[in-house]
Amino acid sequence: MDKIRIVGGNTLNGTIPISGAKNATLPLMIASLATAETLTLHNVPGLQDVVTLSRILGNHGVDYAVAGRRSGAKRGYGSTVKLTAGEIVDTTAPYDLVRRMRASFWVIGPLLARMGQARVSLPGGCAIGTRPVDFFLDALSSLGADIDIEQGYAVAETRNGLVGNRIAFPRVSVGATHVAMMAAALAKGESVIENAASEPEVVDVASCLNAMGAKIEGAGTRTIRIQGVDVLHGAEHSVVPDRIETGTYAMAAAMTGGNVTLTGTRAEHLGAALDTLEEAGVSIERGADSLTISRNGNGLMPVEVSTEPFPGFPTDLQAQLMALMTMAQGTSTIKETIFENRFMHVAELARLGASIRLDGQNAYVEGQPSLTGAEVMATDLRASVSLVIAGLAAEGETTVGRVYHLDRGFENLEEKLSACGAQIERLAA
Ligand SMILES: CC(=O)N[C@H]1[C@@H](OP(=O)(O)OP(=O)(O)OC[C@H]2O[C@@H](n3ccc(=O)[nH]c3=O)[C@H](O)[C@@H]2O)O[C@H](CO)[C@@H](O)[C@@H]1O
Ligand SMILES: C=C(OP(=O)(O)O)C(=O)O
Repeated sequence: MDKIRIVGGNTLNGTIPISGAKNATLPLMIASLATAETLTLHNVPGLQDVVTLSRILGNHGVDYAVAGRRSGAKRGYGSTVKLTAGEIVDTTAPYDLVRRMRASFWVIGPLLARMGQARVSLPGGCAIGTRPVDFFLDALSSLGADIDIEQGYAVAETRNGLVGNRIAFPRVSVGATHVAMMAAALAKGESVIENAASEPEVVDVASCLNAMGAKIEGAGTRTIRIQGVDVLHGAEHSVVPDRIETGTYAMAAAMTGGNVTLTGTRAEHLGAALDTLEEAGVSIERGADSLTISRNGNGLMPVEVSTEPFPGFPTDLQAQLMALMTMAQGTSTIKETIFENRFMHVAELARLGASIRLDGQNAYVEGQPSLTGAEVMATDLRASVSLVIAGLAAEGETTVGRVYHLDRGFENLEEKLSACGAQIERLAA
């Protein structure tokens, strides 16, 4: 298994181009199942999750073509993909494919809406929490689907198509909002989604569905109204920039000092994350489509943060913030409210010398003047990158194992960081 080797201590200086958002790309690719015509997506990131999903969609009959050349790409993916689900050949998403990536469960929405049936393996839990799918199933039932759980599969059917209805989520769920939007877009009549997720990725998917002929209003607020249409058609859409990648590199720059400009991104999508960095003493210059991060030799101040749905502080940046706060001048409190088990990075950060105490949903991070390199590994994507951030500032050498987690969600991580002066390389197994 590959590892990432970092020799810490260099400040980061330079420019990092931000890729398209993983968490928008995945539901956008899934939306291709809702039409027989071609959906063309631009600014698609070169990520393992994209490859995995292309295989899952291929199993349903989606023709997946990659066009264009990604600048500086080593791995040969183009950043434009064309997905054509001319004919759905299989409405089953089998366990062996779904278990590789949770978001693949979301195919249940467009498959059911277009084909009147879907049989999708339950995704099961994962390292960060149990992550049930009850909201998805309740939402599809509200739209008139019959749903059974049979031998680990959610089996959904409609005899006469889906019918619009009110869907009120008990708590905000990004995935359930995507699925409800896709299903309601092809239901008869009006649907209203209450307590909807307002994440920028939801807005991006709604705008793509609208370009495909859907009638969706209110995406980006807690109430989304959808007038169902009979069919959706092809469209061309550019994926929104990755706000989590942006926040991650902002924290890496803040951790090491120096001055880094993140290009092709949108400050307004960072929500509370930028406010938190400013509270910590980090300078942020907001450009039209860029952000410049610097610390000007200042020390890092401790912060008190709770993860929340957008526009609150994102859970997907919690591990990275924790890495940053390990070197703050005081004790930070970081509360994780979205997932019940998203603290696996704590024990690994401790291997680098961090002092963190856990108490239920709270982590108390006592800042240290320095960290020391060590061999570490993590069990999920954002936890892994938090170790990279810590390793960039730690004295000496850090190796991060299980690089496949990073490859799920960070395009050209080593290249982007080394272009700014980091000493980081991939060691092939
Ligand atoms: C591919 C993708 O976009 N993944 C993101 C998405 O995950 P995902 O969409 O899976 O996360 P959700 O927003 O659904 O999860 C929020 C909370 O709701 C709970 N829940 C969700 C559905 C359900 O049926 N029942 C239920 O109880 C979850 O267990 C969790 O505690 O949003 C998360 C929260 O911003 C991010 O961390 C993930 O990076
Ligand atoms: C948790 C994440 O992804 P997923 O929902 O695919 O597990 C993530 O992107 O941080």
